[in-house]
Amino acid sequence: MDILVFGAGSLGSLVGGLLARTHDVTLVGRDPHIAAVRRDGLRITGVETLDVSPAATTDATGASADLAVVAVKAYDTETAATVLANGDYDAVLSLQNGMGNEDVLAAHVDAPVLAGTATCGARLADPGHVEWTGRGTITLGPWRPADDAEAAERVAAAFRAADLPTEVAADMRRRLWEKLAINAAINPVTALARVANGALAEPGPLADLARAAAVETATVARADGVDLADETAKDAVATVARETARNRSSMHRDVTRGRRTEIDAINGYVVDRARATGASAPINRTLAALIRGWETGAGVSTPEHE
Ligand SMILES: NC(=O)c1ccc[n+]([C@@H]2O[C@H](COP(=O)([O-])OP(=O)(O)OC[C@H]3O[C@@H](n4cnc5c(N)ncnc54)[C@H](O)[C@@H]3O)[C@@H](O)[C@H]2O)c1
Ligand SMILES: CC(C)(CO)[C@@H](O)C(=O)[O-]
Repeated sequence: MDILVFGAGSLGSLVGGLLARTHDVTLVGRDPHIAAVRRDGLRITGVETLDVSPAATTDATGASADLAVVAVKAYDTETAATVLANGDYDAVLSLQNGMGNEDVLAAHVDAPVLAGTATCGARLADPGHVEWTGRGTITLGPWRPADDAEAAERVAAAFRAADLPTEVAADMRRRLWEKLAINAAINPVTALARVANGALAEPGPLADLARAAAVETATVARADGVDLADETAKDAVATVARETARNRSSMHRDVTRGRRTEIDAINGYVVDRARATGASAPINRTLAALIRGWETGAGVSTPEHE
């Protein structure tokens, strides 16, 4: 399969690099990472060590491929969608966190849109070098009822052929809301309290706050027509906090590095859907206001490397 990975940062470089073992992959990103991949190839270390040589470019205008995988941060999805709209793809798959990405892609591209979640961990360590920090799996499926279920099966088969454990799911909207409940609870609370995820697995005020944010997110999901039970959201947060106890969340890492966060696509999205459906979301609104207030005051950046 011809695969273009739009957003060759941490996750995009890992997934693109692993797919490059079997498929024709083009990474789309920024220098100095892209220049290093073109010059020396891509090195993956951590869970496994491998060297691959995908094609790499900083400009995907007018490109074509069987599949475009979108792995930019949520605040860059609109730009990615605009570039992809000028190309030719049989399917477009988002592997991003947060909500709203698939709708932005669907509004721009003329191809089936697939939603996906990735539980693997990746960190761009240096130009040309990505660290694979957690093995993980990919779950993907059609986003809208009109989106082609066969496209999801084809993409999953291609991912499995490259040894990426991948499942197809028919209920991606519910799964993305469940992931959203996890991120809406863990990300801002750990970022604001500057604690590792495991702090939310211990009884105390931070665990109470995270649980309340997850339950509120589940309430908004139901108001939005998605069947997500309070217990499911609460249990998912407790499980992820326990299983990733030593990790710092992506939002915690972003704030400690002075980087823009994905707050708009996480708690901000919950607040928007609450407003649209007449539900109330005071906890998500407060968490979003605190992180957005920090972003404004901190003059955040979006640099390529730590
Ligand atoms: N890193 C992980 O382990 C991980 C795991 C699961 C999900 N995610 C999600 O995946 C998404 C990406 O996260 P990440 O950690 O890889 O972020 P990242 O910042 O490391 O990577 C994004 C990359 O996209 C590039 N980019 C953005 N706009 C571009 C453009 N117009 N042209 C070319 N390149 C462009 C940036 O330069 C950057 O290198 C996020 O939604 C994140 O929440 C990440
Ligand atoms: C699951 C998660 C909260 C674990 O740190 C991750 O999605 C993150 O950090 O954004």
